[in-house]
Amino acid sequence: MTVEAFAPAKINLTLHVTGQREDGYHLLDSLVVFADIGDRLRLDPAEDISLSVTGPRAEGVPVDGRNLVLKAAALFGPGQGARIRLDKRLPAAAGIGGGSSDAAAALRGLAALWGRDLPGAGAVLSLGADVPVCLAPGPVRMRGVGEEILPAPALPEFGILLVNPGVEVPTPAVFRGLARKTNAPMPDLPGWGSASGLADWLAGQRNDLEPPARDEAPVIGEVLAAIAATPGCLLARMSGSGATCFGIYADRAAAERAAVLLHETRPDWWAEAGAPYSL
Ligand SMILES: C[C@](O)(CO)[C@H](O)COP(=O)(O)OP(=O)(O)OC[C@H]1O[C@@H](n2ccc(N)nc2=O)[C@H](O)[C@@H]1O
Ligand SMILES: Nc1ncnc2c1ncn2[C@@H]1O[C@H](COP(=O)(O)OP(=O)(O)OP(=O)(O)O)[C@@H](O)[C@H]1O
Repeated sequence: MTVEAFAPAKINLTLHVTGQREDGYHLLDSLVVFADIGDRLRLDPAEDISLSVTGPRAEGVPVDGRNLVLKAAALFGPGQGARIRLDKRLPAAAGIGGGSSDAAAALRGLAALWGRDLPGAGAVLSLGADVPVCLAPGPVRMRGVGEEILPAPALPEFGILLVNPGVEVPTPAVFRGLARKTNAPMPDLPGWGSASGLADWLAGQRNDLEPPARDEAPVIGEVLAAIAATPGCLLARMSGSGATCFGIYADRAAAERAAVLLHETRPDWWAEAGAPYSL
């Protein structure tokens, strides 16, 4: 039996940093969605656990115990094996939770392959602050350090463009660069009737990590300007701790046209178009 698991890109449509815990982790208030752009895992029964990584973004991704997929497998304890193949399509250290989504997909896939329950919430969070939200991909409001997952209103249809300039931005450095750790949370989420209504509302919200990420990687400003200049772009923002930025469009077709344009003007950047994804 082969189990397949999709690891979609995580997008922080908003990311408000509202405080800092004593252990240094930051408190967040974030509207999170997922895109149907992502990595793919294939899991087959085997004696031992093994991992191979292929695909267009495989270069530089660790294949040893540092890989979050193997850390996820270790949470189930010894005794069962699996041959895991990861088709890596998302850029790493990019603010779209690539490794976290892989870890969550591995947890789902291995639980299905082995007929086991998922590990407990504390163990899942120990893999990374973004792993809990990636376990059940869909639109949610994420709070705490990432462990509090609250329902979000239904989203309208919209298209998403993801653009990464090829600069890895380490998350800890971006959090360290925050000028203020305590900022206002999001207001109550209103519900949105259209893509432009959603984009207008998002325009009044923030990604508090954008200024320190731009200090680390000034090219983020260029990425945002390039996305905003594409026809039909309703909003351009950065996701997570960067450097990936996203554009919101009325539908997938408009996002795809923008991706074609960016491939022409910035062939050195990674640009993919898609639409919201829910498991
Ligand atoms: C910025 C986000 O992408 C927003 O979704 C996530 O909070 C980051 O999640 P992640 O990459 O899974 O984060 P982790 O691997 O747990 O932590 C990496 C580092 O980011 C910082 N970190 C992360 C999450 C958080 N709520 N506060 C933090 O201060 C810490 O310095 C930590 O050492
Ligand atoms: N499966 C994986 N895919 C990509 N990177 C991985 C993986 N497992 C471990 N890593 C390591 O994790 C680092 C961070 O990559 P990842 O894509 O998870 O982070 P991120 O973009 O910081 O995510 P976030 O959106 O949570 O901030 C990489 O530099 C890489 O060395």
